[in-house]
Amino acid sequence: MIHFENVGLRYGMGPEILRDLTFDVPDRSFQFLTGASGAGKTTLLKLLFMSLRPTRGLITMFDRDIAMVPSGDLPMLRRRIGIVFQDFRLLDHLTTFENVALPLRVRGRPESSYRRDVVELLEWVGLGDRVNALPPVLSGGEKQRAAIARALIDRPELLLADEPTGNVDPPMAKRLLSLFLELNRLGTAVVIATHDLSLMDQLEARRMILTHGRLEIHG
Ligand SMILES: Nc1ncnc2c1ncn2[C@@H]1O[C@H](COP(=O)(O)OP(=O)(O)OP(=O)(O)O)[C@@H](O)[C@H]1O
Repeated sequence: MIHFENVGLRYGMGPEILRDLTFDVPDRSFQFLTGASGAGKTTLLKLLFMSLRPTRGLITMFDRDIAMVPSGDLPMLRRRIGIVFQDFRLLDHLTTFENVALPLRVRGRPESSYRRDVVELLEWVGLGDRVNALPPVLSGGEKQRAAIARALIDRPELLLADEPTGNVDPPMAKRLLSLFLELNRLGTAVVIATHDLSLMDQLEARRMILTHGRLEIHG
């Protein structure tokens, strides 16, 4: 599904943040992406979301060499990806329900066809009573769960999540992890960036470890 070959990334004239990254993210796989703060996890997720271009190397996403993809085609490819940003990126003028339903609305689906699914997912992530709230009145943990629900609702082929349990307590983190696993069981490849060891210790999954810009893979 995804292939990186000798990929390097630097911001402007700065040092190379990621170096010689060669790896695959297979279809339907589940992996954690970890490494110290500043190691480059978010940067790697941005490469995977095609919001950054590598400074060298080859990236293939969904069988397309992304260097050859015109920028006008990127939104269409990105629709195959669900992403949870570290800063959530909810739209403040839309309710929690409307934020989560957005990927479905963009596809032109009528609300009657997804209303129940959205409400059920919101209930599952503990936001059953926040359906009509606007993001500015949500807590950090509530925003995070809304962002997760939005990333999952359309059952993407690939899910990218940046510290998705950073703002919730351990029981909720466990619940969210089980949600990611369920999505994976249904066929989504999942990449979770985290430095939460207790989260990673909850299951035997592939670990992609970034150290000084280089990647090591275990499992
Ligand atoms: N837009 C940018 N311009 C210049 N340097 C950047 C930019 N974004 C990130 N960096 C630098 O790239 C390095 C990797 O940052 P990145 O955010 O990818 O790390 P991270 O592993 O996600 O960190 P954290 O766990 O703290 O979120 C850091 O040294 C950071 O300062």
